[in-house]
This record gives sequence, C-alpha cells and structure tokens, in this order.
Amino acid sequence: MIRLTEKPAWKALQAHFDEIGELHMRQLFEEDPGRFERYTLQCCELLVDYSKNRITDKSLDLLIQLAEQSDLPQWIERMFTGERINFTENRAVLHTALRNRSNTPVCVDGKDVMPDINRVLAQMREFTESVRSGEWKGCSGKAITDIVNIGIGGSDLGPVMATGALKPYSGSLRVHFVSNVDGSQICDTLAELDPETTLFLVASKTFTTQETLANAHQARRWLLDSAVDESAVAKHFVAMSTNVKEVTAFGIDPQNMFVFWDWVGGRYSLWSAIGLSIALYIGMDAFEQMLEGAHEMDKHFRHAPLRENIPVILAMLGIWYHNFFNADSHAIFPYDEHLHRLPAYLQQCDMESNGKRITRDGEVVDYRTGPIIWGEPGTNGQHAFFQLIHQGTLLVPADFLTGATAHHTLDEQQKILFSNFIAQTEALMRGRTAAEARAELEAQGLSEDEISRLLPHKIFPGNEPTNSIIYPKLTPGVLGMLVAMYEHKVFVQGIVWQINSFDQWGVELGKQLAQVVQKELDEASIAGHHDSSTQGLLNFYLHRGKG
Ligand SMILES: O=P(O)(O)OC[C@H]1O[C@H](O)[C@H](O)[C@@H](O)[C@@H]1O
Repeated sequence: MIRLTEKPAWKALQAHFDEIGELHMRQLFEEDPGRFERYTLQCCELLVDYSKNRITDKSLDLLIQLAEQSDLPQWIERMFTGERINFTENRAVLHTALRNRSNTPVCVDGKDVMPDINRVLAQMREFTESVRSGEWKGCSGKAITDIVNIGIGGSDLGPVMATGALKPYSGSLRVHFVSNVDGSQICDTLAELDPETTLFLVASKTFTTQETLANAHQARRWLLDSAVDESAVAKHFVAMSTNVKEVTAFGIDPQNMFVFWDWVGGRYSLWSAIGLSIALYIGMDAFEQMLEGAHEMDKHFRHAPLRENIPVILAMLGIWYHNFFNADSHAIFPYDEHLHRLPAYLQQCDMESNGKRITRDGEVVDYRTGPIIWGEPGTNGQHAFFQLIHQGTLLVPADFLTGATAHHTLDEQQKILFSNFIAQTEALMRGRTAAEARAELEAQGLSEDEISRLLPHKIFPGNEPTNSIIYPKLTPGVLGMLVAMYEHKVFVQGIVWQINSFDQWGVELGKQLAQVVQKELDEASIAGHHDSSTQGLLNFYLHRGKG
C-alpha cells in the first residue's frame, strides 16, 4: 500500500495549500458569482451548500483525485457487497443492508442476509403494534405506558438521538433511556415509573457490557419487588442482541428477543433491532420511513460520481482542513432543537470509527486522522462558545443544519432561528474588516481615541469554513438521510486515512483495568502495583475521604 503522504494527489494538495491557504472566501465569492450553483449538492430533499469553504475548483479536483488514488469506489463496493472489510474483527460491514428497501440480495459468504433482516423487521412490527395498541399487557393486565431502553454507546446514542429528533411523530408511549453505570440515572428514572406499566428493552450487541447488565439487573429487581413471581419478567423485559446465550442466561425468553448480527457495528446499529425503542415511540411505519431515507442516501453514495457525491465531498473537505490546515475539531450545529443529541451521536459515529493511529498495514500514521467532534444546537452555542470561532485562534470547520419548516406553529420564532443560521454562516465567512469596523464605530460618533482603542477588538477575520445542510422539515426520512450521510462521510475518511473505521480496540484497556480495580475495592485491599496518584485516589475512596 502506498503511504497516504506519498500519493501524488496528497503532494499536489500540499503544494496547492501553500498557494491558496491564505486566500479569503470573501474574495472567492466576489470573483465568482456562480459559486453557490456549482458548490451545492442535493439528495432528494436534502440540500448541501458547501460553497462557504476555502476551496477552488482546483482544490476539489485534487481532493477527488486523492479519493480516487485511495481506491474509494472499489472500497464502497466492497462494503456494500458484504466483504469482510473490518479485518481486525473479521467481519463484514453491512448496516446498509438493514435499510436496503429495494430488497435486492446482499450476501455474506454466499448467504443472502435480507430474509433474516426482513424477518426481524416483521417481528418488530408485530411487537410494536401490539404494545402501542395496548394489546400487550403487563403482568397485572395493564397496558404499557413507559418504555425504558437500557443500553450504552451504540445501544443508546442512536435511539436517544432519533427519538429526540422524531418527537413530533411520537404516540402515547413515553420513552426513557438509562445508559450510565452511575446508579443515579436508573434510580431517577425508576422513581417516576410504575412497574405494572413499564417495559424494559435491554439493548446490547454483546450482552456482556458491564453498565448495561448492572442496570438491567437493577431494573429486574425493581420489577420483581412488586410482582407476584418471576413470570413478570416475560411481560416486562425484551432484549435486542446478537448473543442468544447471554440473553437466556439473564432470564429473558428468546421469544422476547430481537436479534441482529455481527456485521452490524454497535455505532451503526440504530437501523437494526437496536432501533426498537424508536419504532415503539414513532411506530413501525415511521421507522421504516427512516430506513427509506437512509436507503436513498445509500444509493446516492454508491452511484453518484465522486465529484457530485455528498458524503464524499463532506469527507474530503474534512481531510482538507484536518490534514492541511491542521484543524483539530469539526463542529456540528443543528439549528433544530429536535436534533440536540446529534452532536453526541456523531461523536461516537466519528471518533470511535476514525480515532485510530495504525494503518491497514499495521504502521503508525504520519498524519492526522479523526478530528474531535463537538457541538450544540443553535442558537444556544452562539451565546456560549461562538466567540472563539469568530475571534479566537483556532480554525473550527462546522456543519450548520436546519429545516425550512418547523413542526410547531411559532412562525416568528422559526424566522428568528433561520435568520441566525444564515447570519452566522455569513459572518463566519465574511468576517468584518478594519475599514468596516471603523465605519461602524464612526457612525456611533466615537472620538478617534476611542476608535483606535476599540478597533482591534471589533475586527473579525472571517474565512471560517461552514457547510449548510438544509431540508424542508425534519421527517423520519430526512433523519435517515442525514445519519446515513454522516456514516458514509466517516467511511470515506477512514478509507483515505488507510485505517479500519469499524473496530474499537481503544475502549478495551480502561474496561480491563476497571475490573482489576473493582476487585480491589471489593476486597478493600489494594495490590500496591499502582502509581502514587492511582494509589492515593484509591485510598481516598476506601476511606471515604477521611484517609
Ligand atoms: O451493545 P453493547 O455490546 O452493549 O456495546 C455497547 C458499546 O460498548 C463498547 O464500549 C463499544 O465501544 C461500543 O461500540 C458499543 O456500542
């Protein structure tokens, strides 16, 4: 494998950066009135305007050449056709099959996975309809009113994000999420609930995750405290997992189990049975609309030429900033309150996928890989950290997302929201020159002394890159498209960076050490092999702050 930094397109990008790295977007817009037309892409209802980026046609040519020199089209096919591209875990990567609404066969080792997928979707439909209609009864004969999803990481973040996003489509069931091993979360959640009308969904791909099992056992004890006997578990617990053995060992009837498969990565699993809480909340029809939206994006990603391909363009722009401008982070700003957990969801999707430093050849990389993903909904961020983006010293490329229409009827507020979306992306691009700042201060009637004192503080460099991602309304289909768009963006970057985006060995070490420490705490005896900091903290805990 040719090292990334040895590729001709990489070297050409380096030279190109030296030429245009300082160029201001203001100038690019002034010189080129067709910039919006040329630098926008559409997939169904989704419009992506990437014109406010520090690029020219040549930058795009070179970035696309880099994608080609990374064999991206071949890698896309390898993923969609079920090759075991997650080679450190020897697994295929087929979350796209979960939303393959055209139902064409998708084979892993010669076996079509579509019949199994369709079987679980049918099982989810039957179950969700039964719970939502009140036909499914709890152990005392009452209908279910509250769903508690117990899971963490990929078994939590997707459902949390999607149920938040699709709240306007919800029915009468309330949904709660317990992920943290901190007992406060399950205690606070259960305190509001009635065991007779609560249904627990234990969501865990492996069914061995410590946090999830601790919370699930606690929920089971809470239920049984008020139930006549253990048969209540069958009416109040279901599981979504790949591990039948552990689900059975926990005491959940395999009849109440919704399976998925090892070729579904945890952080790509909201389309699978892990999405059961979403389906219960919004109904199976709306859940399938979400799958359809994702499928539209999959078709676009698989078939659109690289230059017109939304995830490819977003990915290559990210590479442009992280690798050539040395940007450390990428921000996600949804101007859509319902997407308030999208940044958290994308943190796992992106950072667990591309936070790697070893190439597919086992070498340490000599370039940056995955960025820090962060963000908050607009307009809240504006009143908190936007100062740094406008006038600080760091370059923070950002995605701004919004819907043209809201689900509420407060048109005036929607207009204010949209105005802010537009104003921020414009201000970040244009900035404010010294001459503009001076003119403003003069118009306020300030003395020359006051003007020269204030002027440097009133200048905005601008030239901060943003993508504007806009849709008519946040429907299940649009949400599916958005999430699939980001999944594929992450895929493209992983391919170019020559890493495996689908394993997550980096989460293991902490888990192993926690077990050692837990044993020491159980025995109230510390083995003494820790460093002085760790030892001191353990002593503090054991003596409850007195030692
Ligand atoms: O679904 P589970 O097997 O319980 O795993 C939950 C989470 O555990 C680990 O921390 C992994 O890093 C995540 O990718 C995964 O989503």
